[in-house]
Amino acid sequence: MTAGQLIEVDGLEKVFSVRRKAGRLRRVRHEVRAVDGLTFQVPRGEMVGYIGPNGAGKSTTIKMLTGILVPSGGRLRVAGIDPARERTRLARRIGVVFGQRTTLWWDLPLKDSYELVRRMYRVPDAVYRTNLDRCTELLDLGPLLDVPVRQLSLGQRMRGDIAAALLHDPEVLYLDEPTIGLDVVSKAKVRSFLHEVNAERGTTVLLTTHDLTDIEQLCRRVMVIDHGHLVYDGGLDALRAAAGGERTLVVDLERELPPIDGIPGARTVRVDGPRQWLAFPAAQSAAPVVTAVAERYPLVDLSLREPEIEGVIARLYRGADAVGSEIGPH
Ligand SMILES: Nc1ncnc2c1ncn2[C@@H]1O[C@H](COP(=O)(O)OP(=O)(O)OP(=O)(O)O)[C@@H](O)[C@H]1O
Repeated sequence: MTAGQLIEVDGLEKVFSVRRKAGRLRRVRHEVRAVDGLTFQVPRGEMVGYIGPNGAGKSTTIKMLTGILVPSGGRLRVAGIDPARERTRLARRIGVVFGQRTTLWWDLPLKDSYELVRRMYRVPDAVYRTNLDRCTELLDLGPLLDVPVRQLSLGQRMRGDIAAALLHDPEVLYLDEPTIGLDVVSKAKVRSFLHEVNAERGTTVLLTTHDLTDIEQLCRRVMVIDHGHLVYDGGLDALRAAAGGERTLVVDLERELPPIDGIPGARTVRVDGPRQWLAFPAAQSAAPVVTAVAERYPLVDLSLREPEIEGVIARLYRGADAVGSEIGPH
């Protein structure tokens, strides 16, 4: 294993063979390349966003990382372990949360589920106590420990699931849509907890989500997958820039004036009374634009608007090939 890399994926492939109807009786075999030559590394302690459109191959990747699915090709190591070969040994070192399913026992009180997890992973008493106390405190689980899982709300159950995945002190945590369907308060609670776990324990986190606020608030690095391969791997700011996003400088002038003109690299896109909006490439610094406007116009106030990450991602998906060739791997 390369020093410091906890997850190593090299040319990973997963091909499903499916039978499709072709006419009334005939069925033909058809190959789906769910993951197609995927290469990336995640160093210990990093929290990485793993995003992509529906059917891009995210869940298939996570299933291979946990050893549930066997790759069709390529190389894969998690903490130096080949997941498909040593699934049980790996299970002690990873935690998994699938937002759409629970790993808790439906009819048992939450604390009994935790007790089962403790025995299953043979978690030493002291470790179990510390982790349970910490999770109970940070995720507000105290009043819920005696409640059967089936009586919990979605947000409560999700918090319960996240705690269950952490009781055995995993080095890696895979989260597949951990905030799906949660209300704003529950989302905030889950996010701040994940931030805390990553910062305090150095747990490596791979986070799959459709909620880009999760990524914006938690991950400095984001990997975008489409049609089974990476189309982007890097920071959020660079993603905005690479996808051709624009930033907007909103300026308030002393009075109503014709559209601001002649500012290098910027163009006026909107005028509303004394307020004007100037768009310029996201990759470019705002400073020269601000200076040029301030030198020539009676400026009262200004603010900067970042491009919405949703728009950036949508553009990236549409032009995946073009952008992918511009950006090298992380
Ligand atoms: N067991 C399977 N048999 C056949 N095809 C499969 C199987 N599992 C996944 N696929 C196909 O592989 C592709 C990738 O699916 P995957 O579930 O990994 O995508 P995803 O990125 O997780 O999507 P979503 O965001 O919708 O969860 C899809 O075309 C899917 O239909």
